[in-house]
Amino acid sequence: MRIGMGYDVHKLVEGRKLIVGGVEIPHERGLLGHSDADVLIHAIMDSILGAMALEDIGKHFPDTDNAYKNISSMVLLEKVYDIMVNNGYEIGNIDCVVVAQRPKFAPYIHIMRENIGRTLNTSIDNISIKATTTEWLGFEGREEGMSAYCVCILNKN
Ligand SMILES: Nc1ccn([C@@H]2O[C@H](COP(=O)(O)O)[C@@H](O)[C@H]2O)c(=O)n1
Ligand SMILES: C[C@@]1(CO)OP(=O)(O)OP(=O)(O)OC[C@H]1O
Repeated sequence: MRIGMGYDVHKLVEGRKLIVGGVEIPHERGLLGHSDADVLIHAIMDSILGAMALEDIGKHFPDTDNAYKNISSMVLLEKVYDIMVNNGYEIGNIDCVVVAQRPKFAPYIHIMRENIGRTLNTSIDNISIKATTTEWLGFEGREEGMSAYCVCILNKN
């Protein structure tokens, strides 16, 4: 059994879609990045790679590579899943927190868990996603950006 953690931050800007957990969420601004900037999926991928001591998504999918420009982070998650399987692991469980003052993510959490569970070939019961505000404190509270944390357990097949 191996444990991994992931953390990511993206800036909120006008003129971008807000995509979190593979779901497009109606909002007046979106997250900025080379990819679709899905901060939650990025934290999940880094936790899985971290559990295997295989560095991070910046190493596997460099933001200098045009192949990843505006790519869906769910496509990158499929690639991380393949790396995990090729190294002989399966998901034990994943537990995440997305930090955002607005909008409310609660209505979208179930579909996020379904999407992620399907992509990682594991039960929705193994995928936990929570959301929190920071009570208007810090960069998330000022709505300058969003962050996400993830821990995962991987089991050897
Ligand atoms: N972006 C967010 C933030 C929070 N929630 C949900 O609201 C509840 C209250 O949040 P607090 O930060 O005030 O504790 C929390 O339990 C979350 O489920 C949300 O949906 N989206
Ligand atoms: C995902 C990648 C690759 O498109 O780009 P970004 O969307 O900028 O995200 P970041 O969290 O900086 O992680 C690594 C990148 O290489």
